[in-house]
Amino acid sequence: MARDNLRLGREAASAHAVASGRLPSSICRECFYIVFEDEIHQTIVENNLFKPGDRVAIGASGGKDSTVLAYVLSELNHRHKYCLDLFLLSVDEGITGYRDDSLETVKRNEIQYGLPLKIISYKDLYGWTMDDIVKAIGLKNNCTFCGVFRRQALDRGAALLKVDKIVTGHNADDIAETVLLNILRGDIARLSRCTFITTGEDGPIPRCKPFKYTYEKEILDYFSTECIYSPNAYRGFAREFIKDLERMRPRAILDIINQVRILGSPQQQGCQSKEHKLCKACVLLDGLNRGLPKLGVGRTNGVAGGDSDCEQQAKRPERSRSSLQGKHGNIDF
Ligand SMILES: Nc1ncnc2c1ncn2[C@@H]1O[C@H](COP(=O)(O)OP(=O)(O)OP(=O)(O)O)[C@@H](O)[C@H]1O
Repeated sequence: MARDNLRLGREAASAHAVASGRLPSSICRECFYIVFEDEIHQTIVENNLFKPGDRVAIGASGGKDSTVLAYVLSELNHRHKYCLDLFLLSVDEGITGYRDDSLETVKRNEIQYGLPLKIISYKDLYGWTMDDIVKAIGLKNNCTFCGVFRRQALDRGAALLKVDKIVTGHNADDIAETVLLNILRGDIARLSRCTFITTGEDGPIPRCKPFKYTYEKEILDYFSTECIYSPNAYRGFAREFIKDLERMRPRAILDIINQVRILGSPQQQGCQSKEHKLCKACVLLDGLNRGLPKLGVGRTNGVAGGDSDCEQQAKRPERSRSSLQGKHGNIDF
């Protein structure tokens, strides 16, 4: 089937799903699965996401997107002989009643899909759980800590697994939301890179998003798991707006992504602690440990941008020590 037909099929399915909440009668469930999996395969092939022998960590949150990603990727790996070594990598942020539940899903996926699972926790890495952080900072800015720490935790978990790539379940709706957020925030550097299917190629472990062109509606096997600490996250407004646009014109989501043209090469800033520039995770952790949890929330001058690890990161031996060591809604990878 030609790619255009696949896309037409998807859009008909998506439009109908939006209107009725069900698959259209013109496409049966079996065909929808085939179309869906073929689309992901084509995205992987056309964008050269992997090469044979790659070790790949699937960022597994236990949510619908990463669960579907783990399943589809392990299926395609067998079917099309990608020759990948796949792993599930989960970050336990320490959110009682949310992440502990979703980690149970990941543990089931480990058995169902036969993929080795590595769980890495904020408590072990930073000495703080998100429950502790929310007690210290309140609900308003906690997503900043969660997003920055999670990004770094995924990198550190991936380094322990010695993988070549991290894949995440970010879908087209997520990316369109991020585009709008970056426009609203006037963040040109992030705007120019947030639609890349692969990021961090100049860093130690690149990340890619095989669901870049996949609408959230298409990701069938889903769970209802909003993070309990992010009900007011700014991203929620962009999400609602995108849902309104989608109701009027399903393709609006992909159009938003495609509108972004590179506005100059983004500066990939890493943590340059030798030059006294610290990564965002280190600045946030320092603030927590010094009893100044709001330090580093918002834009920070002299901060290396949170895109990479800081050499000084290490587990904090005691909370009172004043030394430098070491979004939810969604993380902008
Ligand atoms: N705690 C986590 N551990 C590992 N990977 C994560 C974690 N949280 C998010 N990710 C990765 O980032 C992607 C996008 O994050 P997002 O916050 O949208 O996830 P989610 O809504 O919790 O779950 P999902 O996207 O899987 O439905 C996820 O699909 C997953 O690949």
